[in-house]
Amino acid sequence: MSYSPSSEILCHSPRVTVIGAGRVGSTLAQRIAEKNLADVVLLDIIEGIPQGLALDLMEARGMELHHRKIIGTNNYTDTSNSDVVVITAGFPRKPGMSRDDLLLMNAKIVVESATKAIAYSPNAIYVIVTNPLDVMTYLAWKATGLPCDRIMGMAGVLDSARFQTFIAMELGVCPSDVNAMVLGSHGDLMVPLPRYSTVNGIPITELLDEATIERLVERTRNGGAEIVQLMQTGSAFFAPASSTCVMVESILQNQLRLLPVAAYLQGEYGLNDIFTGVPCYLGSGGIEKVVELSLTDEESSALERCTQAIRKNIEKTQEMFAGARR
Ligand SMILES: NC(=O)C1=CN([C@@H]2O[C@H](COP(=O)(O)OP(=O)(O)OC[C@H]3O[C@@H](n4cnc5c(N)ncnc54)[C@H](O)[C@@H]3O)[C@@H](O)[C@H]2O)C=CC1
Ligand SMILES: O=C([O-])CC(=O)C(=O)O
Repeated sequence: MSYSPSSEILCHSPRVTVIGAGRVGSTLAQRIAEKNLADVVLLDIIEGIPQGLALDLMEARGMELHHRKIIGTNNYTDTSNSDVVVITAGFPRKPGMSRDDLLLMNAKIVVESATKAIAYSPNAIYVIVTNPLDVMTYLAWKATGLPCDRIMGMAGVLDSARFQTFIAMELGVCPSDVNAMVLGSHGDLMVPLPRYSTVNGIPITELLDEATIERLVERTRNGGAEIVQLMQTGSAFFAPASSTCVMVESILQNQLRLLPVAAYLQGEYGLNDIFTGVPCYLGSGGIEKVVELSLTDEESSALERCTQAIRKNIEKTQEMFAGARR
């Protein structure tokens, strides 16, 4: 079953498929359409949900002043020839759970979604959102056989946005004047970098004392869990959808924004055969370049600790690689 508008002005429009029409997926579809970036295909396994959400979003077009089509479907044929595919399908955590507790249940969903999507959109750029993020991105890469510059994970943009928010709240300044940088895995071991976080070019280390910075770093590391604990019914989705939309926009419009994303590393930062958060230029080819920041020994060790934890989780999913394309 699919809802597809029949009388539309014919014009070429980029197409983004969002797999998983839950809280993150549907909010992302809304952001993409209302920013007038692309047509959106919203896919879910539950019948009726993506169709209903798509129709609801279509009915807002006259008021939101955009002309993008939103199609809701349960069928991968409707996702054909997408420019970007975003995978948000999977379980969110509940209070008391870590993202890693989602590993085995979401691995199956992500591998299945990625395998089906690549058959219809072999030339797309893929952005993975499902948790635990760094492992899911690795599994999707394995399942699709994509070149590593065309697949990445979203987490660093969100973690950096949280750090940005807490810095701005502490200093009482405008968040858009704050640039924050968080590297590494999307979990407790993430590596916020105060030395590379600034207010209009001034490092926060010049503006805040060490104890305050450490408090903001800890709140950032705990940013997802803080919201899970408050909501009790699922995890954050407004800022995650905005963060994914920023990446999709940079890709579709070849903006070459420098953003922290989970990228495949081949020797950068001394790391190999792993996806984790590093600064990258995002453009129409996907990851156009991984940028290597100079890190202190302490920062490098923290990044290395992230990758050790990611590798352990990848090992736990090894049997799923049987029959994978790579
Ligand atoms: N990387 C990041 O920074 C973030 C990651 N997340 C993760 O994103 C995922 C989605 O979160 P929410 O949207 O809040 O969850 P949700 O429960 O609202 O939505 C998930 C959707 O996936 C669908 N789904 C399940 N299996 C599927 C399949 N095989 N094919 C297609 N659709 C399928 C479900 O029917 C549901 O509609 C979770 O794993 C969550 O942890 C959430 C926020 C930030
Ligand atoms: O906390 C979660 O489970 C969802 C997520 O990744 C985030 O909001 O950072």
